[in-house]
Amino acid sequence: MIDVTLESVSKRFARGGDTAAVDDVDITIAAGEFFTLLGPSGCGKTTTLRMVAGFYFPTSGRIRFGAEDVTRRPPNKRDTGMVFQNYALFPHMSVAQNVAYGLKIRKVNRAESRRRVEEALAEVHLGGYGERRIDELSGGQQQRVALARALVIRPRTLLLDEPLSNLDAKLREETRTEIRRIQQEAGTTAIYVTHDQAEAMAMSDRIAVMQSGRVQQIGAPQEIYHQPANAFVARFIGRSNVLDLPVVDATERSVTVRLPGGGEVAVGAPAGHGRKAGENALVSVRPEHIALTATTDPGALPGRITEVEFTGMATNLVVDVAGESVQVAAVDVPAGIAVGDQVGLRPNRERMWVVRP
Ligand SMILES: Nc1ncnc2c1ncn2[C@@H]1O[C@H](COP(=O)(O)OP(=O)(O)OP(=O)(O)O)[C@@H](O)[C@H]1O
Repeated sequence: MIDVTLESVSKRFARGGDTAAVDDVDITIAAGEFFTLLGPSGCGKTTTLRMVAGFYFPTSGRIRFGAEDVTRRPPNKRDTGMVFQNYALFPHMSVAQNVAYGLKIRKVNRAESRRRVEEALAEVHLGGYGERRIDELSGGQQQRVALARALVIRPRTLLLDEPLSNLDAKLREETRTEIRRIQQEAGTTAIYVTHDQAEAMAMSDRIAVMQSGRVQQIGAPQEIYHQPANAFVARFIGRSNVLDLPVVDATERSVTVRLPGGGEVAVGAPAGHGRKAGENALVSVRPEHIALTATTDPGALPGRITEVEFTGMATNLVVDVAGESVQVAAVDVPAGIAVGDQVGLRPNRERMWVVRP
């Protein structure tokens, strides 16, 4: 178990033009933590992970495992276990031979190797599968073999790059719970790459949200969900309304804004938000934090429904409020609700949050 530190890490590729794939990234991952790099395609998360693994060296900056500087150390000298999207198993070898591979390279004796392979297979719930061929296994089972192969060497860090991408939706959910359980039991520091925000939320102790090579926010899932740092994070994590509203008054940790259709509300803001009366502020509020009421409700914002979509768990509505399209997700809606209906909206002020542009 070891902490991993990235200090001002940047990566420019020779054929990458002027833009850095990873741009001045600072991250400290605690020993035993499950840490996720999350962001849209091309944001630099795989490049960041590959620098931790040693497949790429940074153009500038430092990477440390504990106190050791590993910035320019080759991958096989870092003690990391890797799990990839495509499993990267050896198809002509048995399950046990695949798992034993790293031990063979490390010249672990045969009896010890057999014992550790059995232990690793039991840990991923594949006890008794040692003699099977890889192509006799399902995708989910293959991914668990890959996990056992990574863990059997008792790595200091476990690095996972979109390991669930090739699995169907239900298996993804089962396997993500498994990976989390196995990581906790092994106590290994894990760095996980995904573009799937639900997966990141469900698995991680902390998440770094990345865009265009830069870290936009680092925090626990709840923090990133309820207090997004900027409009990008608010929209990328779940769905969010980001409303541009006039500021009436502001203090250190709160901004009072005028709502579309009337009314003023004081909402939470990060320290150093810098908003002042007379300017505008961006305010994030999630669709599930807006309640649907009647137009006769005195404190409610009056609006007109422009879209209705039933998804089973909730009904997603788009409501026009004084020219702003507001998304609402309601668990329970009146029967027969339809486009054109007049409704009242009550955003939960406790859940509104000022974000940076
Ligand atoms: N070997 C390379 N040579 C040149 N450019 C590269 C190389 N690898 C990645 N890039 C560029 O660096 C940027 C970041 O890529 P990276 O693969 O890290 O993103 P990502 O967030 O992991 O995306 P994805 O989810 O699609 O894998 C992209 O603009 C990509 O085109």
